Amino acid sequence: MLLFNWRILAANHQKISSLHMNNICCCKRRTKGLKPQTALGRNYSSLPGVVGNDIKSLRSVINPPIAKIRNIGIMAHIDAGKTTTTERILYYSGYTRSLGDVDDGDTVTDFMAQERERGITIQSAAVTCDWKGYRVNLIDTPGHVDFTLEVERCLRVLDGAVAVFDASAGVEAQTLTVWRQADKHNIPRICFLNKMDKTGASFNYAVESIREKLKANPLLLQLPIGEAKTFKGMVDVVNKEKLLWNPNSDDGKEFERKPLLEVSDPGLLKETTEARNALIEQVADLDDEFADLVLGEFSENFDLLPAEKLQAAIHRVTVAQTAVPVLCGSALRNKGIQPLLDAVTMYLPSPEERSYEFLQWYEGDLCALAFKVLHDKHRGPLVFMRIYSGSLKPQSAVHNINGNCTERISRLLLPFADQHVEIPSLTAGNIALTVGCKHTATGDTIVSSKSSALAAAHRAKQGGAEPPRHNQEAQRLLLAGVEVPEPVFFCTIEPPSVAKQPDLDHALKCLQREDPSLKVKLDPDSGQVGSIILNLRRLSVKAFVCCLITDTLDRTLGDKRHLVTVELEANPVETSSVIPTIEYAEDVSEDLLKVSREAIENGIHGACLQGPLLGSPVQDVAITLHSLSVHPGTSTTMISACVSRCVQKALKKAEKQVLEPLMSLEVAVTEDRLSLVLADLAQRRGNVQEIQARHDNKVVIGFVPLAEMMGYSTVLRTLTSGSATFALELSNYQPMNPQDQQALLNRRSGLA
Ligand SMILES: Nc1nc2c(ncn2[C@@H]2O[C@H](COP(=O)(O)OP(=O)(O)OP(=O)(O)O)[C@@H](O)[C@H]2O)c(=O)[nH]1
Repeated sequence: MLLFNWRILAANHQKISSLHMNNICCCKRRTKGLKPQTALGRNYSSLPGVVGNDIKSLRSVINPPIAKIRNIGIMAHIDAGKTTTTERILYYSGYTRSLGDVDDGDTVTDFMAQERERGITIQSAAVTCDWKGYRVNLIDTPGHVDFTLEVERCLRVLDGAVAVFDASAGVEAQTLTVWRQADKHNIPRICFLNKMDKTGASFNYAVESIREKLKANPLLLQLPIGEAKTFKGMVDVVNKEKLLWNPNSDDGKEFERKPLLEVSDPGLLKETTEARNALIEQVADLDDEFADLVLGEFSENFDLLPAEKLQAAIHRVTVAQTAVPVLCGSALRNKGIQPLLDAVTMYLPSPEERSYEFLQWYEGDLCALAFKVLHDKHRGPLVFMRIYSGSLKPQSAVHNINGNCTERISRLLLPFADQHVEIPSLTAGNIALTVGCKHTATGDTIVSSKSSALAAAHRAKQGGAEPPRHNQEAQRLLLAGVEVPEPVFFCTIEPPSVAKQPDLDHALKCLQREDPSLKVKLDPDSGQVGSIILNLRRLSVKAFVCCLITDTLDRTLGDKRHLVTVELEANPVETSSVIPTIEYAEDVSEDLLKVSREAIENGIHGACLQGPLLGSPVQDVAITLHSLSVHPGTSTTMISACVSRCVQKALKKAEKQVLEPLMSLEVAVTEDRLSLVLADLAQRRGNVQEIQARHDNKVVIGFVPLAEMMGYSTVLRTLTSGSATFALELSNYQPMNPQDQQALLNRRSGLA
């Protein structure tokens, strides 16, 4: 089945006692001037620093001091080079023996078959590597516009991020979205201006766009030596050194770091000294401790200021998010990755530098967040967890607060993309991959036991934490949830035969655990076994005229009579929400409400979720219950059914209008293809607001109904020979015009 094929992961677990791992997948490769490699794909080296099979000796490697952990995400616009950068990081840190190439489809992080085919990063793979004594957990976040929720989910567990830019394009549409998400989660960032070798690459343009579009404060820690074809390396502004890569080196492992000298590089030295002085002033403006130092001891001569003092101050302002260090390079040409890794360990924070209020409530007990669930055909669900406090061990029971259930972790693994190393324990600050959790879904909070959760809840209460929603103690302890946007697409799927129904149910369950944005419900009208609606599209119905309706349900089941009479009214309200406002008239008896309020509200919610037009949810509606009489012995199900039917009648009578999702759209396109893009948008009922000039490109900004955007990426690729990019975001719901609405209703009823 298609859904299963998506998620089949050949996760290959390896006990730590045998440290050489071979990927079983066979990849077709062109070597592109890089080192030739074996036909059996990637070889993985053993964990650096680990000798022999003694698990005890591995503990220091597996659980490094928390100050030496960096949980880092790589975020960017599509095609900026995240995967290539990640591959280089893994190669230089010794975890892969050859360089993967996205163009050949054999990278470590793009490990799903579909990603390999499409050449884009869909699912974030968490990858662990070490760099100069630091443990770097890399999360490769997808940059494609369709997967923004996936990006947000990963951002939550990061302590820092590297934003990768295409230096020829500067800040692109999707970078803005991801940058805003990183702001929301307070994630300190470093900018890496990639593709400095590409025609049109411009360091200054890219820095300016960071300043202007992201409203960020860039700290230029490097200056490029050459640009586009002449790009050779960069200057380290902090240390006043030049970094040059050997043009004959295959893999960029070797490069020269030389101090800039007056005799050999007078021009570059002058430029670098000016850049360093400007950097010192910029940092001093943001950091009082550094300002005191600079104004005191070093005010006469900034050259005497030690690099370590400047680096420490850059670390502080980066962590405080008052500035972002900027570095440059070319991942594809193997230049600039090692200094980027140095900057990650030097400037981005360790887990203990991040402040998480909830940590105090656990007092060192386990608290972890399940941030990703994958389904392995053989081993069942694999859950990626970020450990915030305490430790995880295999063969242990844990408690899932969201699911209110106990889970058993059978195995604990360190994730190396599709290769996983089994380990005996993992402590706070780390990212673990667990096997055995059967109910945990993405976004769940995991603690050691129910009593530990209650003890933490008690401490939180004493500490005066925010009162929980729904008045449940456990709610206090949930780590920040992913904000799941309202579904905007519907699709109905059915199994090819009744025999396949259990497979389909299982696949949908798995997908829902992986992706909370996927809503699944059974279509009650179809009557077929398991016709299922993937509730991804919403068309809302607006009630304009208030309607008062009375309804009676009188049914005898067995020897029991169920009799309900209800009178209610539907009115329009401006809430922009599909959750109906519910009010009760004063005449409705309090005693009756006490026992039947839940049944009444279930009936109202049910009716509003399946509106009278197209079965779509109803937005902006208030229901007022005027009277209710219930015959003794009537079941609550009958009360719900009667209320639901009455609401449906009221909505049927009301004047209605179909609302459709309106998307805000940004398309970056070269000038010669602009008219093609505009003509196409006009056919899609697009409303262009403005056309901006951005470097050599034009950027079209406007709105377009979602219904018109099916297959847009393919059409845009064809129209522009793949040179254009676009970003699409839900803006709001707008009323359809009467002709379009009628055409839609006719289509749905089979009249057209
Ligand atoms: N010229 C040049 N091309 C690069 C560089 N880095 C990556 N590329 C190319 O840019 C394209 C996209 O690279 P990826 O690494 O897949 O980019 P990505 O950001 O992971 O893309 P998504 O997975 O789609 O989000 C590929 O064709 C790379 O070969 C670079 O430094 N210079």
